[in-house]
Amino acid sequence: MPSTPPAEMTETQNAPVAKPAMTPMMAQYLEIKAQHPDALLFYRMGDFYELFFDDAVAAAEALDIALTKRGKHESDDIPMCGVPVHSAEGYLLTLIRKGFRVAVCEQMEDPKEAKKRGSKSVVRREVVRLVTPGTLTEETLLEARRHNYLASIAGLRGEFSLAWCDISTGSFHVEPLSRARIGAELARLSPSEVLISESLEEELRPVFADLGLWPTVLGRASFDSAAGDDRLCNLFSVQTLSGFGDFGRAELSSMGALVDYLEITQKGRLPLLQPPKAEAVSRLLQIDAATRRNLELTYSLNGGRQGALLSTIDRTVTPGGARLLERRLSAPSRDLDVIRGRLEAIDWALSMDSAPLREGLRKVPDLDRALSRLGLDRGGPRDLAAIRNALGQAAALCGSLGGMELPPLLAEACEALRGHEDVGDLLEDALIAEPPLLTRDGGFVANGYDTPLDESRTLRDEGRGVIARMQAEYVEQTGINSLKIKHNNVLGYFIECTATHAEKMRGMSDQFIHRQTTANQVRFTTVELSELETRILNAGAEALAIEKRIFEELRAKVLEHAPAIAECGQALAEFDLTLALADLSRAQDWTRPKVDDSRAFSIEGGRHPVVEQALKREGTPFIANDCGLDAEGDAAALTLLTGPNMAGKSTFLRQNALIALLAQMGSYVPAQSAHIGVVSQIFSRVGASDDLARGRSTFMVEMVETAAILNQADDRALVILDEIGRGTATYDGLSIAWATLEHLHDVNRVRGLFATHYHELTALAGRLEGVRNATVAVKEWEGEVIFLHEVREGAADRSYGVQVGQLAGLPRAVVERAREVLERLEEGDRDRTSPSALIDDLPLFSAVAQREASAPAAAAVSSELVDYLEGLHPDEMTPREALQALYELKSRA
Ligand SMILES: Nc1ncnc2c1ncn2[C@@H]1O[C@H](COP(=O)(O)OP(=O)(O)OP(=O)(O)O)[C@@H](O)[C@H]1O
Repeated sequence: MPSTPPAEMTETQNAPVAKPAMTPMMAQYLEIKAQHPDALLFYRMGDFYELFFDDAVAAAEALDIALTKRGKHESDDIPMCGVPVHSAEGYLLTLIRKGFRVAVCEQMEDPKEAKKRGSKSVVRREVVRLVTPGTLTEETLLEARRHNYLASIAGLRGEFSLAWCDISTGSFHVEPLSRARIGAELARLSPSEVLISESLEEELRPVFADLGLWPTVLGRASFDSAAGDDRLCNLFSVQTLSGFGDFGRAELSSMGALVDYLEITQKGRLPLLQPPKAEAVSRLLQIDAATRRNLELTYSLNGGRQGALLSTIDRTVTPGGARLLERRLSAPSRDLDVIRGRLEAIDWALSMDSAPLREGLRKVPDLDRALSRLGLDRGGPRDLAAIRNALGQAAALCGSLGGMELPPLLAEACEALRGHEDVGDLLEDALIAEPPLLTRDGGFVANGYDTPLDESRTLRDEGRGVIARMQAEYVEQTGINSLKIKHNNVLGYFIECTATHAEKMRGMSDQFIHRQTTANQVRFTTVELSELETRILNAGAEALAIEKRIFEELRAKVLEHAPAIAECGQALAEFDLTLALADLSRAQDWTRPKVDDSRAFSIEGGRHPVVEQALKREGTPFIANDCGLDAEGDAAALTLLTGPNMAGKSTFLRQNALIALLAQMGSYVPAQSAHIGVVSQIFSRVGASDDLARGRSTFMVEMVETAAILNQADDRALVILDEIGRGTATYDGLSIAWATLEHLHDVNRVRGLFATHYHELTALAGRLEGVRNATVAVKEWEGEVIFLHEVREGAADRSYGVQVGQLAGLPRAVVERAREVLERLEEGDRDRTSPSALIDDLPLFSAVAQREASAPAAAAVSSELVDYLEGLHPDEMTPREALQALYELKSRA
C-alpha cells in the first residue's frame, strides 16, 4: 500500500558510509514530529500520508495495514506505513476510535517550487490540523444524530466550572458547578474529549475512571482566566464578555482553555462558535451517572444504543432534530414554563395533520454541520448545497404554516425560519442540483450564473464549435468561401485561404495579420483568434479558477449570515422534534402529563415504553399499572414494593422514573393520566450490580451509590431503589435497607419506590406515615407461578424464588431439596428456632438420595439442559433474553 517514497526520503539509502547522514527530509520529519509527540504524524508525501518509526508500528497494527521499511536512520531500518490521501478519512476514523490523536502534516508548496531552490531542498511542510475526538467536523467521522462535545473542566480555589462546545454545530455552553456534580454533568453530556489542567489531573482521576473517560491534560497556562477572557473577547470580537453573561473566574478559565485548545488543534482557524450560553443547572432535572446508566436513557445496559429509551422514542427525521432530542432527554427541565411551552407545542402538532410538514422536514440536510465545516474552511460545494436545501425547506415550512396560529415556542421558531431569501436565492441560482463534495474539480456552479464562467466552459467544452462559428463569421465578412480556420502544433490556430485570395486578404491587413505563405496557401491570424486560442487553452483552468472564486464568494456570504442560519437550523430541529414527539404520542397512545409545583405523583395506567415495545413485537400485551406517590406538605411518600422474582418490579420502578423524566423533558407520557409535581432530582439504583471493571466489589458499589442518594436527595427528589441491601448477608442487608428507608422518609422526605425481597420491611408501613405497601400479583396454579404483572395494594408473603428456579431449569432434585429447606426455615421462623438447629434436623444426604432417585429418567434431559445452560451468559443478557431463555428451558424440560 505505501507509495514509493520520493528521492528526498531515500537519497542516502545506498550511501556507502556506515552511518549515513540524515537526509534533509528526515531532519524535517523529526523536527515536526518533535512538536507533536502525543500524536501520530500523518506526513504528506505526494498522494499518501506516510507514518514512520513508532507511529508506523502503532498505526499499522491499529489499521491492520502493511508495515514496510524505507531507508535507514542511525543505521537502523525506518519502519514505515502509509494511507492514500483520498481514503484517509476512513483510516482517521479508526485511529480516533482507537484513542489516537493524529497530526495532519501537509505539503505547503508544489514540489517544483522546492526543486527551484536546489535539488536537495525539501518540500515545505506544516501540520495544518490536529485531529482529536472532540474536534471532528467531517461527516464521515461523526455520528449524524449525536452531538460531539469537547468539554473542559476548570477549578480555581474550590470553585469549579464546566464548559463544552460542539464545533461541528457551533454550540458553546458553560456552567459553574460543585466538585460533587462533575461526574453527573459529564455523564449527562457524554463528551468525546475532556480537557483538564495538569493541576487537577490527580484530583479528578477517579471521576474520569468512573465514566471511562481519558482526559486530555493541558498546561496551566491554557487555563489562565485572564488569558481566557482575552481569548474569548478576541474570538467574539468584543471588548467585554458581559453582553453574554456574568462569568466568574472559573468559567473564564474553562472556556478559555477550550478556545486555546481549538486554536492549537485547528492551527489558528477557529470554528464558528456561538457566544457562550450560561447554563443554569438549577433549572434542570438532575440525574447522576449511575441513574442514567440504570434507566438506560441513551445507552442500554449492554452498552449499545438499541434498547435504550432514546432509540425507542426517536421519530425525528433530521439529524438536528435527533440531536435536540438527545439533549432534551439528557437534560429534562425543572422550569414549569419551559415544560408547558413544549407540551403546548405538541398539543398543536396533534391538532393537525402533520404528515406533509414531516415530509418536507425529511429533506432537510445537516445544516449545522455544513455551516461549521464552511466556517473552518473545510467545507465544499455539497455543504453550500446543504444550506441551500435547508433554507429552501425552511421557507417552504414557513409557507405551509402561514396563517396558522402557533404556540409561542413554535411561533418563535417560525420567525427564525424566515428571512433567508437573500442567501437562499443566491445559492439556488449559483449551484447545480447535486454538486460534488470537493471544489477541486469544479463543476458545481450552475450554468447561467456567471457569464465569464459560462464562456470559459463553452470554450473548454465546445472549442471546435466556437472556432467554426468564428470561421463562418470570417467567410461572411471576407466573402471568401474557401477560408478555413485550422490548427497545427507549430502555429496553433490560423486562418488559411488559397493564394488566389492573398491580395484580398492583405487589403484587410489591419485585421488579418500575415503569418505564413506556403506553395498554395496563405495563413493569417487575428487578435481575436489568438485571444480565443489562449482562452481555449486556458479555458479549463480558467473555469476552475472562476468556480473557486465563486465558491469563496458564496462561502463568505453564508458566513456573513451564519448566526441567523444557525438559528434557522435550531428552529428546524425544534419543529422536527415537536412533530416527532406528537407522532410518537399518537401512535403509542401517550397522554399529556399535568406538571405543576405541587408534590403530587399520580400515574394511572403507566407503561414502560421500552419494555412495552419489546413485548409488542412478540404480540404480548404490557400490563399498565398505577402509581400513587402524592406527598402531603413536605412529608415523604414511599411505596414499598414486594413480590416474586420476575413479576415486574424493576419494570414498574423504572417506568415511573421514565414517565417523570419524559414529562419534564416536555413530552407526552406512556400512561392514561399523569400528574407530576415537578421533580428536582431522579435517583435510580439497582442493588448489587457488579462493577468489577472499576475495581469495586458488588456490595461496595451498592453502598457508595446509596450513600450518594442519602447525602444529596432533597424533598423534591424522586428515588427508585431496587433491592438495595441484597449484596450482603441477609441480616446486614435487611438492616441497611431498613435504615435507608427510614432515612429517606424522615430526613430526605422524598417521593420514592423501594422494591425488596425482605418481606420484614413491610412492617414499616405501619410505623412510618408516608410508607405504603404494594405488591406485584401472581397466581399459583398446580405448583407453578403465573405472573400477572399487576401492582396492587398490600404485601407479598413470599418470593417464589424456588418456583422461578424451577422455571429456570434447576435440576429437579435441587428444586425438591430447596423446597424442603425452605419449608423447614419457614417453620423455624414461626417457632423461632435457629437456622443451624433446623439444618441439623434436615435429613442428611437427602439431595444426593433424590438426585440418585431421579437420575436415570432425568439424565438425558438434564445433559441437554446443562449444555444449553452452559451456553447462557447471564451477565450479558437483557431481562427479555433471560425470560426467553426461561421459556426455552421450560419447553426443553
Ligand atoms: N407490566 C408488565 N406487563 C407485561 N410484562 C411485564 C410487565 N412488567 C414486567 N414484565 C415482564 O417481566 C419481565 C421481568 O420483569 P422485571 O425484571 O421487572 O421483574 P422483577 O420483579 O424486577 O424481577 P427480579 O425480582 O427477579 O429482579 C420483564 O422482562 C417483562 O418481560
